[in-house]
Amino acid sequence: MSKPILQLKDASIFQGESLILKNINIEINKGEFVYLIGKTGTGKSSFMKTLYADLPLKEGEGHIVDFDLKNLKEKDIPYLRRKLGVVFQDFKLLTDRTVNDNLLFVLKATGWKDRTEMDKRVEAVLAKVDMKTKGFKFPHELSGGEQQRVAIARALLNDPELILADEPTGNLDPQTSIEVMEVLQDINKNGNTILMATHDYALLLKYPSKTLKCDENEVYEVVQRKS
Ligand SMILES: Nc1ncnc2c1ncn2[C@@H]1O[C@H](COP(=O)(O)OP(=O)(O)OP(=O)(O)O)[C@@H](O)[C@H]1O
Repeated sequence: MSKPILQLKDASIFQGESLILKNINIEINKGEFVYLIGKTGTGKSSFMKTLYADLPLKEGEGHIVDFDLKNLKEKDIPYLRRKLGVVFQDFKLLTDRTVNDNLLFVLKATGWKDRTEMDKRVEAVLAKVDMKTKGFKFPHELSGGEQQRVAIARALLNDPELILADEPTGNLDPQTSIEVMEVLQDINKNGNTILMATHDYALLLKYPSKTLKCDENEVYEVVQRKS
């Protein structure tokens, strides 16, 4: 079997001196769609931040897309993030430029040089999220759901080995949440591995999948009962 894309062993996560999660032992394999659930304040965002190295892993072992989180050097962080696609609740698009320019900005920042290749890549990722005709628009000219699609397209630019989505539907109404979820499901069916933090139980019921839960300072896999 191939190596897991993410593996944490006896890991603990801290915010400053406060212990947020302890004894984490989990694995995510290529092609999986995994939810991370838990009440507000139980540590979902702290967990995600540790994975994209916004928080250091101080205790235990962590391996993600071939990087060792425990021994990660500051200079390695951009290379780790290139192998991850990160999607946030508040989209985080640059408001002063168009969708196309948002995506080109990321490609340039990650070392792409050939303009024709860059334009092709932008078109390809926008097509994946059904936004091919909206590249000329500014973020404020798009609905929340459309902005999140662009953010997902941005996450796909460098063909990431793992997509980390932290409450990607948190700012969206129920119908738009389902539409964005459909996009994530399609991307997963095409081979991308996804870890998605959410507290939207309606989505879990509609799209059941492997689920990790943060509760009382621990993270464990929960088994969904078939109703
Ligand atoms: N920058 C920070 N400094 C200190 N403590 C923090 C920081 N960020 C979060 N915390 C604390 O860490 C704990 C977990 O927060 P976290 O944001 O990871 O939870 P969450 O499950 O993602 O919550 P939510 O669903 O509300 O986003 C909380 O007690 C929070 O107060």
